Amino acid sequence: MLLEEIAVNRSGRGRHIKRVSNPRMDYSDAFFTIVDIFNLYEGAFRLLSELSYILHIVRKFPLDPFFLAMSIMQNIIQSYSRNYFTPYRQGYIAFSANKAYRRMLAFFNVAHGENFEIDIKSDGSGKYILDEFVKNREAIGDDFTGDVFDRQISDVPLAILIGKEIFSLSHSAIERTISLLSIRDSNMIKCFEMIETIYDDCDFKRDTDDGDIPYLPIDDGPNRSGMKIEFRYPGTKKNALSNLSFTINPGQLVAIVGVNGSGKSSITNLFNRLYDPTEGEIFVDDIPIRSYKVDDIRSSMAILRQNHFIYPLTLRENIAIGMPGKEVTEHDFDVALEKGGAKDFIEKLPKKLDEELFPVETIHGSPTTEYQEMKELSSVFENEQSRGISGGESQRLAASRTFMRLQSGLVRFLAADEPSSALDPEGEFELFSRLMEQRREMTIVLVTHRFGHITKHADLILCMKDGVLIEAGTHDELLSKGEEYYRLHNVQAQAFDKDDTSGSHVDENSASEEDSASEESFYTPEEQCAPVCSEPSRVCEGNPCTPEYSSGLDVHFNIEYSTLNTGLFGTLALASVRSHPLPNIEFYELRAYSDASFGVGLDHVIYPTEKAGRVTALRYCSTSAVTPAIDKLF
Ligand SMILES: Nc1ncnc2c1ncn2[C@@H]1O[C@H](COP(=O)(O)OP(=O)(O)OP(=O)(O)O)[C@@H](O)[C@H]1O
Repeated sequence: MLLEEIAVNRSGRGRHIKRVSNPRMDYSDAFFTIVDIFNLYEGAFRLLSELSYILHIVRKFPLDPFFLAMSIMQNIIQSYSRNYFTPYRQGYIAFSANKAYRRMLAFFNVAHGENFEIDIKSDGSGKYILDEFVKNREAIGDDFTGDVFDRQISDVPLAILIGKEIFSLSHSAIERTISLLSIRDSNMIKCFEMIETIYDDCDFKRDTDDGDIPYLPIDDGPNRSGMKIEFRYPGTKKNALSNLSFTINPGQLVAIVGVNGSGKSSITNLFNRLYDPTEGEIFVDDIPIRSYKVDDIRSSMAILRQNHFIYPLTLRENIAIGMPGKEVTEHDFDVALEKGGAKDFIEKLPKKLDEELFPVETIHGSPTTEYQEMKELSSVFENEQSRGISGGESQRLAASRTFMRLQSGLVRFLAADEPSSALDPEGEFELFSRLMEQRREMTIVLVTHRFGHITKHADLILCMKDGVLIEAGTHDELLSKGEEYYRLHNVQAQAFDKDDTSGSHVDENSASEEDSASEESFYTPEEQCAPVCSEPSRVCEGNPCTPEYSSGLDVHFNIEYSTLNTGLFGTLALASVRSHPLPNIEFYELRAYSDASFGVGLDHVIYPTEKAGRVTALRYCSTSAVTPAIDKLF
């Protein structure tokens, strides 16, 4: 009779139902023996092929035997410490209270966060971010790494890398092969993705071709701009802007209007060379913009956008970064906060300007339930907790950063792309009034959906449709034409009018009268209150303020570890596939990245079952972990 039972397979890989006719004969044993033999052969085959590949590489590069030996030793130590070193074997929470480390991490995140790219380019804050990163890295003791491998890796990276590989192959090739198979679906894919990213970063080239004509002095007054261009976003087939031609005279106030997707923001993206036109030329003071030094051109402009992101720094620094690298006085802050409209809400925050809305998260840990009950951790959780602000407050913060920038004495051109979509009517009115006050000193371009206060005072209105400039002129001129601008204006006026008891159609001529009260009332209640999510990932989705402790170091570590070790084969393979010359810098980057994102620098470790402990784990984080990311932004 058949006996049915559930057994755990020998290698612990899972439960299997096995059917045996004789309890003494175990067919699953036979099956797993065959599997093991197969694995053995596969492991041996991998060992041979991988070894031959390594030897091939070794022959190509002269390797110092000392470093090779040291590399092998490091692997042995690493391998054993992983098994016996306490943090990897019990639940714990680790975090850093080290100011320099936290700032270093913040600037690392800023440099690598795609969200900040446009702001960094526009503000010209790349150098400041890099300098601050380096300063704080040095403050945590970068001058001595305490790790000969890190120290030498820039000189003989291949020795270390290949040493690691040789060791792991000779030490336990079959075991490694099996573990490789078991992580193939998850970690290996992540490893390759990370390696791709690293290579992409190493491949960086300056986004924008630089010119050689300086462009600085504000004494020359507001600038004259113009463009005669076609523009297509990279990787797209359709023109975002077609046959676009206009000139803005010095000191003019220009309003750009049009329906969604008509190309308004695309124009502002071209002004400071976030993109270059596909065809044609942009002129600044009658000289092609590409001839000027990019940094100078960007310094001479302030661009206030509808979407911006708050840096993981204090509010003080978030505003001061508008004038990067300059000494900022309390008076400068007062002016910026007052004009940007952020003063009142910042006053109400517990730490005022020293508040960090999105602090860097250094907390890592393995998922145990005990630590959740530990009182001493609550203040740590609280310190690293994000604090949301409203969309309107966020826009006020961005406006204050722009007004800080305007105090640099360099700005000759100001563009604002719907900077008030989340502001209340009063806030919007004040913001536009303050922006327009700058008119004497700089040329101003405002993108807006609102007809009235701005459009009526604009020297020039550009009305866009489907990427084409279909009308240009003043408010009165365009209304009297009775075409697209007239239509858009009327739609908005009617929306207001519907709520009016008269219910009558708005008279075009009366719309152009100096009746600011009715002009400023063109808001639906929804428009007045519509929040804007400036931090989609953190403010609007899910449970944004709860750091994900459960995705602790175990997972994190595995990925990083794999990148460094098992992933190195991927690196070599990828390198050969892509015909990379394998210069030192690439491997240097690999290690630097791993270190930087690994969370080294944690200076506290708390075990649920023991007292709070303190470890000194401040370690090396290479400058080049950030340099390529920043360089890409220039
Ligand atoms: N980064 C981008 N990559 C590719 N296409 C883009 C990109 N940004 C905008 N576009 C496309 O370019 C066109 C013009 O977009 P743009 O953002 O300039 O319009 P807009 O008038 O500012 O719209 P809105 O009023 O909604 O802000 C649209 O078709 C849009 O889909």
